[in-house]
Amino acid sequence: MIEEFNTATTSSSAQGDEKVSDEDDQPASLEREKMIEDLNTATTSSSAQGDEKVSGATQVKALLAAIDDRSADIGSVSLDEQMSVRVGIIGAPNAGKSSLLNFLVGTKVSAVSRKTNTTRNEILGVLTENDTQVLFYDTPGLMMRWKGQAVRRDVKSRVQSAWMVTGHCEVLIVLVDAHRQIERPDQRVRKLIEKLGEKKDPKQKRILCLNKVDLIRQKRELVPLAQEFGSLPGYDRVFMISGLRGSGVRHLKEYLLEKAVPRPWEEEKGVVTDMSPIAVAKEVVWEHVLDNVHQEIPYHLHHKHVSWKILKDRSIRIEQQIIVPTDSQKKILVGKNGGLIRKIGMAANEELSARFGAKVHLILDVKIAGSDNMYAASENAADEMWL
Ligand SMILES: Nc1nc2c(ncn2[C@@H]2O[C@H](COP(=O)(O)OP(=O)(O)OP(=O)(O)O)[C@@H](O)[C@H]2O)c(=O)[nH]1
Repeated sequence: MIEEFNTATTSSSAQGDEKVSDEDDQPASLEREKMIEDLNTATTSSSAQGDEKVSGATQVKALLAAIDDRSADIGSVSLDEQMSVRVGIIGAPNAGKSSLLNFLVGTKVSAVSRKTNTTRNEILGVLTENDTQVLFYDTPGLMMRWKGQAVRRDVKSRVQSAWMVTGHCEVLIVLVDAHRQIERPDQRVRKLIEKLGEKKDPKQKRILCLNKVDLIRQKRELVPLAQEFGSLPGYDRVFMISGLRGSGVRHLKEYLLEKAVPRPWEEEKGVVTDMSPIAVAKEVVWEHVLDNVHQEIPYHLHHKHVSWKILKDRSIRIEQQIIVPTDSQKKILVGKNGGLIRKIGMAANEELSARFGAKVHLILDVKIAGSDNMYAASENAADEMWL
């Protein structure tokens, strides 16, 4: 039924403040040492600048391959044959935006969790197929606000920046958790969909994706929702998909590829994100924190990159800090005998090693906010992003 609908519709090792590391430097030739030194400088500086694009895990693999003198075969398409399309993914918190992005790109780029507001900034995921490159921008969750509701300045600026990114896209995917909307219809979500259908740029296509259809047992339950949302003005197409399991995504992908225009690619073939390796490392750790720390606590944490270094044996030493406002929150995060933070660190370490294709020494340092560590606790606040 989904198939028919989609084709038919045309419209670490940290223990509190103690740091533990198992670095294992090995002797290396002077030339090799110099190369590693250069790579560390390049990695750190390009990530810090932000305007110079690096490509996270792919970048690290390329750097490590360079040390070993292995070159990656990335193939090429001549400039005048290259096509591309920019696609924004937008919707309410927990609609499944990051899961869809990861499925489309074919690898995990954006953090996914059951908690709302997992995505804190726009994240680029790149899919390159034959001569076409699709640039997907995952955005933080949006929600309509009640009349007269005040919006904090940091939330406002994140919403503005999400709008700015999606404003440059040829296609905007508006994602709805269809399962939730059937179980517990939320007028604010409907209003959000209406609002997002209002086009500012007539050239931009907006499409509606009813997501999480795998959770709906009786597929006919989808029909009223598809009719209700499908009749909203502003949308070029409606798709029914499961961004997590992939059903219906093939048709969505075909639609997106058709929208590509002749334009040189923005990323090399093989690159899946412009996130720096440092940002990837933060994203991975943050996801494991969200998976393991419950209730409101994650929203009061401040998560900081401290250092990054490729060692002589090609392993990577990554140090991050998690700053908590109170001693009791620190106790929860660290867990009994450091058990919880160790569990988070080990899971994140394993994932980072797999993604970077290298041994990783992750050091997570948990600190209580002091005068030298003052931060806005609101940075990761649980508030939704209000339109
Ligand atoms: N069953 C099912 N679950 C899904 C699907 N897509 C996402 N999820 C789950 O929904 C939850 C939220 O998914 P995310 O991809 O993090 O959602 P998001 O919209 O990026 O969330 P925010 O960053 O909070 O805005 C996770 O537990 C996912 O596993 C889907 O198609 N089917």
